[in-house]
Amino acid sequence: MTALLRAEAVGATLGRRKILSDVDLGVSAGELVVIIGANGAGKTTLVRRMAGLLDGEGTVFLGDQKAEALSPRLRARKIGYLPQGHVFHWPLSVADVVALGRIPHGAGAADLGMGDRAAVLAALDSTGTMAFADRSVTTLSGGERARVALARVLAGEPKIILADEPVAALDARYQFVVLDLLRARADAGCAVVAVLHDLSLAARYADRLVLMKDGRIVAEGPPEAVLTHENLAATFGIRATIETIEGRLIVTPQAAL
Ligand SMILES: Nc1ncnc2c1ncn2[C@@H]1O[C@H](COP(=O)(O)OP(=O)(O)OP(=O)(O)O)[C@@H](O)[C@H]1O
Repeated sequence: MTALLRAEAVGATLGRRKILSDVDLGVSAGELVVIIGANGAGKTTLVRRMAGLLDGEGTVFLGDQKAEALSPRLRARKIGYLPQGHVFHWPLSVADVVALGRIPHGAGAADLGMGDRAAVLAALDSTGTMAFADRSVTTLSGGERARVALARVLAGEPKIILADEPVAALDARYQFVVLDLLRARADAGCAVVAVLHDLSLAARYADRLVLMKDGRIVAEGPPEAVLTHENLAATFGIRATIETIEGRLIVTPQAAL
């Protein structure tokens, strides 16, 4: 199957440091790929390179087309990018912020068509943000804001979703809600990439895990093949218990090595 999004031998240099080297990664329709790795491993840099926000070596393909050959608007329609720790600078209402997700489809905040409105309402509903749709986004808590940022991405109805630490600010329940949502997008035919730090959640939701270290992919595959004692020691520098409880792989970090 052709990957909806594919990075071929991509690299990136930031501040004269080589941050990403020779990464190949493809994500197909229906797949939820989770990227894991220690702080500074290059996860965000890879996601930004795949989103077309960073230049560098190699090529990013959207289907069989080079991403760089597409207009920014078309790319924004295809790829929904949720940045890490998104900050809102303007006191817009939540509904207006989410409506910004329709801009790649040609909508302005004041002239949403029926399809735009339906997409905005669905995004508010699925992220549990409808209750504060009229409030200024700057008055929300960190977790509430994180869900609004995701709602804006979902409102764009992208076929490809790149979510950088989508559950970092969320309580335990909303971590499940948001990951269930991303899982459902994948099941509906989207290609989804998420960066996660919680290894048990990564194992639970990923079709495929991608483990990064020093700007490279060092392991990739089903969670049970990637989350081994050796890999956790070599990449995170931790000792952990790895067990299966109620059919799920649970990784409990025990100590720094
Ligand atoms: N603009 C920059 N200039 C120099 N170095 C940078 C720049 N941006 C990022 N880096 C470095 O690149 C490396 C990878 O950063 P990146 O944000 O991709 O890591 P990450 O795996 O997402 O980490 P984290 O888990 O902490 O979010 C880090 O060592 C970081 O300090």
